[in-house]
Amino acid sequence: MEKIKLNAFPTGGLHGTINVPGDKSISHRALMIGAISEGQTVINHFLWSQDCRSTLNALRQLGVVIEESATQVIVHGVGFGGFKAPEQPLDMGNSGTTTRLLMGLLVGTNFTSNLRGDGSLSKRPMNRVAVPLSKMGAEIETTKLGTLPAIIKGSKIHGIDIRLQVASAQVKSAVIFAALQADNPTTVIEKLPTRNHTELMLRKFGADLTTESDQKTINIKPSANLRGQVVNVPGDISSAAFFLVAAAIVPNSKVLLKNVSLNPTRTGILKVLERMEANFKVVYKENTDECYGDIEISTSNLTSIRITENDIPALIDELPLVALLAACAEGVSEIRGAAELRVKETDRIATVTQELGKLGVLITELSDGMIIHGRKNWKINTNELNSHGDHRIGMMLAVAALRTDQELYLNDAAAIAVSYPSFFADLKSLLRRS
Ligand SMILES: O=C(O)C1=C[C@@H](OP(=O)(O)O)[C@@H](O)[C@H](O)C1
Ligand SMILES: C=C(OP(=O)(O)O)C(=O)O
Repeated sequence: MEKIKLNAFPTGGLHGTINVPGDKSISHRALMIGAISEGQTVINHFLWSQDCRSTLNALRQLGVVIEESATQVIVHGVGFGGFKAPEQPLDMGNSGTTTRLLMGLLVGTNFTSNLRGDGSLSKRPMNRVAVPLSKMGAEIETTKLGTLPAIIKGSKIHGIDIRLQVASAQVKSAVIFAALQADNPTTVIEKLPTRNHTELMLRKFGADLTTESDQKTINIKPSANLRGQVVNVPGDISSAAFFLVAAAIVPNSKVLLKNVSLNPTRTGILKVLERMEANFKVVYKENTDECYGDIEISTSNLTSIRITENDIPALIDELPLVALLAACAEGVSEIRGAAELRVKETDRIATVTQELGKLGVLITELSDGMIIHGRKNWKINTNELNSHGDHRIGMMLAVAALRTDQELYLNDAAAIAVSYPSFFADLKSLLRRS
């Protein structure tokens, strides 16, 4: 329960350049897809964070040899059918992505796996994956509540046509991973298009997978012969977003964020910043796999915004930050259609409302979102904030603290290492006192 003092208002603003750490979603997928391929997969700019460590350790327990250095990871693929039965339960830590994607890989093995997670992960819904996978012949046993721990008994997987009930890239990816091991083709239809890193990467590794023009329908043929590749992981826009917002809301700021993923299924935060009239520009770089580029942003006079269900998947992890932007904007903003926030590391509607409320932000909780009243100055009624063990809430609060001149502390700050271990060092490098 580490408690730290947060940086208050930097009188000279935020200035400088950040080379944003690797994308978490892409790092997880590069490990897993590398593992089920033949030959070596070299991952450059891998994200060394607790969540990605959970995936790496689980794959090692399944018999995959993975070499690591500060800048590179090399996965020695074992191909489909190459996993070994783990001797101990697989520890998913805090990571929903590790759990749900790995379920899709494990359902087609010839052994039984046990999955467990930390206190937060053990409250999160796993039926959303277990139910569609069961329709494909998978044998998954969760608790009565549909949560971890889970037992997965490897079985024969059948291809099916399936319409998903939740807009979730994790559920879609699990079904795609199972479909690769099936005896006939699968078609997945999403509720709304979600991040497509799994599809892009699988195609690169040689899978027979097509996405239809609606961006929601994916056809997957069983593909046992994936080949290892070099994966260059771009910077994570979900991590860059903390500095995008910090520079927009702190006076006298100008920040350059380098090599950030600009995959259109992830850039909802940029659309929000544009709609709120923020000052920023994006320079796209040449690429062959995932889009990426640089973003320069400076202090902005923000207008209010209305976010609806269709906006959500492309900025799901940035919604706590959108609430903060709204708290600094002119007028009343609304976030709706975001009930998925309730099943993240914390109930992010409740934790955002509670913590921004402590800073004097006028914010009302809705069943599926929030109403936020923008204000120039907040009336702070505490000096202790709490991440509630949720990395994104912790970082959002550290950015919010920059708008105040009071001494504020963050409880449970260690959670930030789940996705961004060097967050405070990077933030500190930008702060200027005049
Ligand atoms: O597929 C992924 O890598 C992720 C998908 C999202 O979850 P859902 O698919 O459950 O919305 C996101 O919140 C999570 O941080 C990472
Ligand atoms: C929800 C998140 O991750 P996961 O679902 O992988 O735990 C996140 O990183 O905000």
